Amino acid sequence: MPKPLALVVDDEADLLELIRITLARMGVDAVTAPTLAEAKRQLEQQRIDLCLSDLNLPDGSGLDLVQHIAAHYPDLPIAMITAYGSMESAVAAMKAGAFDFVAKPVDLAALRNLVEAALRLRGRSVLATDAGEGVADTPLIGSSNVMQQVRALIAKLARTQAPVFITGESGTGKELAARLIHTQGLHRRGSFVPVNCGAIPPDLVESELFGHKKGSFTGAVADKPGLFQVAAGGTLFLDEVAELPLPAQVKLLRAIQEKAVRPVGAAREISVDIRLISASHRDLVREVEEGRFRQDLFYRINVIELRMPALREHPEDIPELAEYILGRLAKRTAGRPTGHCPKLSAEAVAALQHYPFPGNVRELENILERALALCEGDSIRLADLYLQEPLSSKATADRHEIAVDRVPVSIPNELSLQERDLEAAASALGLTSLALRYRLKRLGIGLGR
Ligand SMILES: Nc1ncnc2c1ncn2[C@@H]1O[C@H](COP(=O)(O)OP(=O)(O)OP(=O)(O)O)[C@@H](O)[C@H]1O
Repeated sequence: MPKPLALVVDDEADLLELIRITLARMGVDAVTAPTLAEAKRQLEQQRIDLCLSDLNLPDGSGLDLVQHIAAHYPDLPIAMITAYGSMESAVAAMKAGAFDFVAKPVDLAALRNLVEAALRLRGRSVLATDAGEGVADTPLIGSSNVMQQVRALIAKLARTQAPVFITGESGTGKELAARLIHTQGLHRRGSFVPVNCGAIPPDLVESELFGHKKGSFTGAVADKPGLFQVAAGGTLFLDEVAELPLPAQVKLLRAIQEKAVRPVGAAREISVDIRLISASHRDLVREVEEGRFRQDLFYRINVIELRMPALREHPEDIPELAEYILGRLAKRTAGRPTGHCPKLSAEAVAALQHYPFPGNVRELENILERALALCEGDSIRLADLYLQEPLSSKATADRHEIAVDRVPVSIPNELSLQERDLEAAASALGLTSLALRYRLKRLGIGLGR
């Protein structure tokens, strides 16, 4: 099999040579072009597997080349070589379709990671017709236009390395979407490492993300790799990224820009190749305006935004989602013959389609799980759903309230919480007891008085 062939477009002879040698060591041949015009000629003449281009070329911009390749060679990955500090152009190039960038002075480890990822991408485009490629465990259900658009964008995002920021209310499937980008993408052979940024104590964020050396602080009894290292070669999913304290945001920005991390107490940085996906249910633009989130970091993580719609925006998907969820739950339920799954009555389906679902698909899962436990016979009736009107849409949009759905109290009336326990449970969940009481009521759980 012939070696992969790269086209390197730059007018600096020294840099061209350095890249050529690095590629040769990786078993990749390279042809070079000092200008945009020459690059286009080379592309016509041979089958190129990967293109690396400077942003500033004597006869035009590297962005023109990105657009030319997107139009004529849509399967060809192109990465940009950017001047130090010109992150904005790197971001613009990725928005235009470049799959990644490497900053000057070129770090060879970062360059090697990038080339490996590009070649995997190339390999994948050859394999794309293989049955079963890119199939994730849990599919994203929904035939509505909006869900079809989400699926199409996920497939597109899987083919780039650009950092993706997923927005959407709690329970809309942000993590599921991130997993799909991972399983369909270049880093799918690596691990998918989800991190709930809000759950890490502020003083441990740095060591959790970047690792630490033994003895670097009290309690650091051994060297410990950070989540960036754990995710190397795979995808790091920073959920609730808006909850990161400002000092950690500075470090994260540096890690993204340098594609390298420095463990706490370590003398040197380690280069890491990860796909970064982040998410938040908060409005990050507002967080930036109010000084809680760094604008430069926002700009870096939000190269491409994927918005997960609230369930009430696509109620037409509710019957399909409900059927899928019931099927999955029925399989898990002991004692139920496999393949046997109660169906929702027409009245129950209609009620679900009119329910506002402040907790989105996760809430639908909870409602159905409870209904499945309560229903008798083959049909889930309206009464089995225990749907209640939310107090107010604002209060129910609070994620903490939704988080209560995860408390193991899904069967109503089995649990009788005393007032004291209620206080303790509420404080453990970071809720007011009023909010917890409200959620329990909505779940139909008695408070024992
Ligand atoms: N379109 C969908 N099809 C099938 N399952 C879905 C869909 N959307 C969400 N789910 C399911 O709903 C549950 C909640 O999804 P997920 O955890 O991805 O939401 P999230 O937006 O990350 O929530 P949070 O912000 O609270 O972390 C999961 O069990 C997920 O599999």
